[in-house]
Amino acid sequence: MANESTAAHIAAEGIRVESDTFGGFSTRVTALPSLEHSPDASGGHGHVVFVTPKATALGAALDRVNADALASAVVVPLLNGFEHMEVLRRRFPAAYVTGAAIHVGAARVAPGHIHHTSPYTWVEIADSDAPADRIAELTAALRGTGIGVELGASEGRVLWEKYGFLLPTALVCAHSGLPIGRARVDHRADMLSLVAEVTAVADARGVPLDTERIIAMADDRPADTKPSMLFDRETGRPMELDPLGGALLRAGERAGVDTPVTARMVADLERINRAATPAAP
Ligand SMILES: NC(=O)C1=CN([C@@H]2O[C@H](COP(=O)(O)OP(=O)(O)OC[C@H]3O[C@@H](n4cnc5c(N)ncnc54)[C@H](OP(=O)(O)O)[C@@H]3O)[C@@H](O)[C@H]2O)C=CC1
Ligand SMILES: CC(C)(CO)C(=O)C(=O)O
Repeated sequence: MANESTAAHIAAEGIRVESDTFGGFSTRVTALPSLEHSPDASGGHGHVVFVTPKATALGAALDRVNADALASAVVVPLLNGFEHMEVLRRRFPAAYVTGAAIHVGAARVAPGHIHHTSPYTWVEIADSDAPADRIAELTAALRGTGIGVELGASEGRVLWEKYGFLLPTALVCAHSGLPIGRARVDHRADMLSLVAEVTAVADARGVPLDTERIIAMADDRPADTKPSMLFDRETGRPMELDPLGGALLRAGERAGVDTPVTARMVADLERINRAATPAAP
């Protein structure tokens, strides 16, 4: 599923991938701009649906899918953040919406053309009420392609462990305009404050995070790692500021936890976002 022009491009040319890990290849796939009916006789019941737009485009992307066509599909969102889970559950009440997080660096450089930039690629799939045999089938299919899969943690843990690492690194890199290797040294105080804020909010929500582990993850990432938020800033695309940063401000306010460094960085980046992506007339 893709928007009209990308779906037409992929249907004609396939998807092109360049990756140090997986090599360079093109693959032909069916691509459609909308899904009205189940694509096969299963009535949607056997399907797995990965949800992968930016959070800023989630509503528009979901409008392309008739919920009846998904029926009891297993829906696996790979977005960063946590607020999308409720949106998906409301849209697809009969589906098994399953918490997940992906650890990868990848950039869509043109329609249907992906650069996979990280030496790592793994997915965490949270415990859910999805039938175990369908999750086992999905896990085997992913592992069969060389993508790592981790299972067995709660939804809150899977989403917040990724988010607890992602938000501080994304904000500090996008704010400074630097990849992680420089940002974690030159802007360390901000990064540590952001980690403290996100872990305090997670704690208040009953998902204690290991602060030292998050900092170690940020320190271990290859120095040239660019969070997708930095890539978006560099290419003048809308950054996921409200779905990632705004979400922490909302959750912090509800939990009575102060998040001043997140608030400052989100406000600065919102000004940059508005200048780079002026609202449509
Ligand atoms: N990039 C990364 O390394 C990582 C990203 N993430 C998370 O994954 C999510 C996706 O990010 P990312 O892959 O970087 O985003 P991209 O912008 O690279 O890709 C999003 C895709 O969604 C498509 N899309 C946008 N709007 C619509 C729409 N209305 N209908 C159908 N398709 C649409 C875009 O189509 P088109 O090609 O036509 O523009 C594009 O191919 C985000 O939540 C991000 O935080 C998580 C881990 C790593
Ligand atoms: C930081 C990174 C590249 C790590 O996987 C990421 O998840 C993102 O930018 O969305």
